[in-house]
Amino acid sequence: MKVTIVGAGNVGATCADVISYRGIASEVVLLDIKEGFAEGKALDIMQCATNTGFNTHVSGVTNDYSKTAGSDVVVITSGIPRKPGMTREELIGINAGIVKTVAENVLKYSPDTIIVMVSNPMDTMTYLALKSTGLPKNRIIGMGGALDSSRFRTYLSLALDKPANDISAMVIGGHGDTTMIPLTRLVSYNGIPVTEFLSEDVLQKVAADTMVGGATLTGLLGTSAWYAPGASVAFLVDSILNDQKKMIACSVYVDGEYGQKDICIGVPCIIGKNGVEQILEIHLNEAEKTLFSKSADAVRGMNDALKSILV
Ligand SMILES: NC(=O)C1=CN([C@@H]2O[C@H](COP(=O)(O)OP(=O)(O)OC[C@H]3O[C@@H](n4cnc5c(N)ncnc54)[C@H](O)[C@@H]3O)[C@@H](O)[C@H]2O)C=CC1
Ligand SMILES: O=C([O-])CC(=O)C(=O)O
Repeated sequence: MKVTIVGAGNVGATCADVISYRGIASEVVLLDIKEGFAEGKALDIMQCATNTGFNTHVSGVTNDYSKTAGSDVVVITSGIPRKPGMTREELIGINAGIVKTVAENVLKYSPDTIIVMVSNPMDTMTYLALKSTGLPKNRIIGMGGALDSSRFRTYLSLALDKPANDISAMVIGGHGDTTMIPLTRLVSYNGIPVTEFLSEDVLQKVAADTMVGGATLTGLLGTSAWYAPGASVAFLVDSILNDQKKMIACSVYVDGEYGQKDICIGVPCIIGKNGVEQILEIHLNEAEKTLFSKSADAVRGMNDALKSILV
């Protein structure tokens, strides 16, 4: 199985690294516009093979899409990351043009591929790729919920002082500081409602920390995060390539689900070899429905901004 990652920067290279050492794909191609950059990252990752014991072939190319031909999955991480104090939404002006061109180039050589969108503002970039390429909606998946849910589980694990893997929790809605919705009502610790162990105040603090999880890291690092984002993309790619049919919150095109139409937004999905195989419509209470509808309005507002950017 072949995976191309466009953008060999922090997130792209980390994703290539995790895909390789976990043996998720047999071939990974990194592509970047910076001369020699992807080649260097690929060689560095390949030189881990004997010490970490993997056989994935990793190569790098400078803007040569012919080398990406026949990719089963293409991950798009090209574009600029935010700096401290910025929102993801502020990246739209530069990233929209990059993402549109990249998605079109990718499809020239891999017409049957599934695209995983990472570049921010991710929900809008997913929508843009869908509209500009005309790909069927099951083949464009925005990665955000896997990461946000992982952050949610990390903060829950710290509050509970229990392993994150024993905690089940999910974040839906937009992938933005104010648009994501950590579903505190549904959190469980090994099947036991977490309200048995945590007060509502603590749960609300965990939810608030989760929502600004990316901004917190950007403040600490000076640029946005990459280890958890790269691992989250690899987790999603694994479910596609190995047809795992995992339930993962992803930004996908909704056509009536959750009362919304014509946007890409985070909802629980079954992810397998066909990409988005099912959107699960879980019951939301009135408060959650209100939050989802506000989140959808904000995402729709960003999509509208594309019209003036891409004239
Ligand atoms: N959806 C999510 O959960 C997450 C999204 N992100 C987003 O992912 C993007 C990448 O972040 P980082 O890897 O940290 O940035 P980075 O700056 O380390 O890497 C971006 C790379 O894209 C390359 N690039 C720019 N234009 C290109 C083009 N036209 N073709 C090919 N390559 C091109 C750059 O040369 C650079 O190497 C940002 O937009 C960031 O906001 C980051 C983390 C999580
Ligand atoms: O925070 C950012 O800008 C990058 C991102 O989407 C994340 O780490 O969640």
